[in-house]
Amino acid sequence: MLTRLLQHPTRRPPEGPVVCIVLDGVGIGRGDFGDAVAQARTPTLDRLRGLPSFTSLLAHGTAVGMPSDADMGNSEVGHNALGAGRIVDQGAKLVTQAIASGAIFGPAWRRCIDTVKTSGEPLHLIGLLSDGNVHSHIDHLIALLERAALEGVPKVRVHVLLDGRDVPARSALAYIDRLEAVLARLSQDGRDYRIASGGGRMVVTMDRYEADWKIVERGWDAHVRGLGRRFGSAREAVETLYKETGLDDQNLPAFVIADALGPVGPIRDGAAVILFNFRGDRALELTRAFEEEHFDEFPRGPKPRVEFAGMTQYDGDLQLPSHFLVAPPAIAGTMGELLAGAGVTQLAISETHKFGHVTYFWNGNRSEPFDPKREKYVEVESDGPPLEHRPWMRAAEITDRLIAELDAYKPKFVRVNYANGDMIGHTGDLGATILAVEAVDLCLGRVIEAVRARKGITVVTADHGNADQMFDLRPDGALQVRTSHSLNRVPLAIVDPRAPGGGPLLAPPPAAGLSNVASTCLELLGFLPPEGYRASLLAR
Ligand SMILES: O=C(O)[C@H](O)COP(=O)(O)O
Ligand SMILES: [Mn+2]
Ligand SMILES: [Mn+2]
Repeated sequence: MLTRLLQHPTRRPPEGPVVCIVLDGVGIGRGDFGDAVAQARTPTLDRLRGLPSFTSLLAHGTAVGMPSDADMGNSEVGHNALGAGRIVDQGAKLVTQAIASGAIFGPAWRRCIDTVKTSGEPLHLIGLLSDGNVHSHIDHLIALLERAALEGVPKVRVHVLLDGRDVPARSALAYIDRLEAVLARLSQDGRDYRIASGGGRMVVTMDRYEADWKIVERGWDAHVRGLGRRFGSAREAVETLYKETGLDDQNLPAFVIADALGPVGPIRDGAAVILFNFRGDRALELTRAFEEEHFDEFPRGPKPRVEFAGMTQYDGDLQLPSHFLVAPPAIAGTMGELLAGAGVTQLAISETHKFGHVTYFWNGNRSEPFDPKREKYVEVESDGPPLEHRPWMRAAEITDRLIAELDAYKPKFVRVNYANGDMIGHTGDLGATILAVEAVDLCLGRVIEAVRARKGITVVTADHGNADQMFDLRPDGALQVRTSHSLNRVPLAIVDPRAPGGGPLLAPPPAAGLSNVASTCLELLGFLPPEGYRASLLAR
């Protein structure tokens, strides 16, 4: 693996910057009524489709390091592939492999087991309960439960975050039933394994990029302190909350499971806690709440002294958490690192919801710049929920700032993420998602024009689909709102006013995907595609 970029013998970089625009969640759908991208009025995207430099890229499954081609893409694996220029085995795959080999039950697992065997306190497992395979997988949870039983752990408490965002909007009860059956089977020979608390992932525990610490506080109160509305079972909680609130899984309020003696699973001194999510963005804040001695993001109450482990290490720079079950994907030599080494100035910009995507995920799950003197990271503060009431989100402000920075900071390489197609797509609201795509298209046109005026090149792509498929066809023929990502390909277009036809000719290798974008950008910047990187999309 090269650690230094080499000049390309023939490619001349533009006078201005190369700007890579990620339209989060804007894939290429079937063009039907549930395809919000096709339904939207998108003069800019329409123009891009006519360029010689337009193609489509794979953004899901094995093309982005997921276990199989039945797996959707997501922001983590998509931005990892974009930034690393290679296909890296991702958390979903690494954890499954570590379970098969037994490597997952290494030193961090031992510490947890030894802790609870000594103290008599429960082993607590916290995480997203689904088979979405974006942040977690229920099979991983069950493997941990089976092993705990095998090792004679007497008490386990599971704290379940309800999904409905990477899986159907109201699917929580199916996962709860499956988990309860496992817990009942394992609760024999004196063992006592139960669900202790939970809530919808968008309002309980799984905040990211410090958008709203209240979300984590609600989780802390329910999981750790046993504070919150009490129910006899998770099924009863979900059924009642469906009826009372009309909300779907991702937004259901927190709940605590209690019996005649009170909450069944507050987390106390001497316990062990495993956060079984493998993806870091929405796991880091809870990790900090458990690990940091000095902490003032919310009042924790007395912090229990526990043995804490993550499914993996979520941040390689911050080394969070300090103990983890599975080694994270090793992603070195990302294009950001190589450009920093070559002294090329870089700007990364997005709004809060996607800020870490163009910094942390782009850099291989590292939060810090490689060279702060030549990298500028700009976060535009996001609006609060409900986002479907503001589908334009902060696209205009991001665009204003980006254009201002082209003149003020004068970066040679820019990466920007527009969150709208994805964040509004996840709400399942078709009308709002059409508006979201239109807002992005408007801003896309502004950026392309600003870059053209500064003699630069724009590369437009997306990290995975979402807005392009707003419905699923159920087996009974009925339509069901789809809140999760799609498995569709994503667009790739390059606008280079120097090229006849407005963009360079492409020669995409077979099965071209997101991992081919880094070499493409580097080549446009006048560098050779680095050794080990996947090929550039440009024709010779
Ligand atoms: O975390 C989320 O919001 C979803 O699980 C996946 O969306 P993202 O991968 O686009 O962030
Ligand atoms: Mn995304
Ligand atoms: Mn998403």
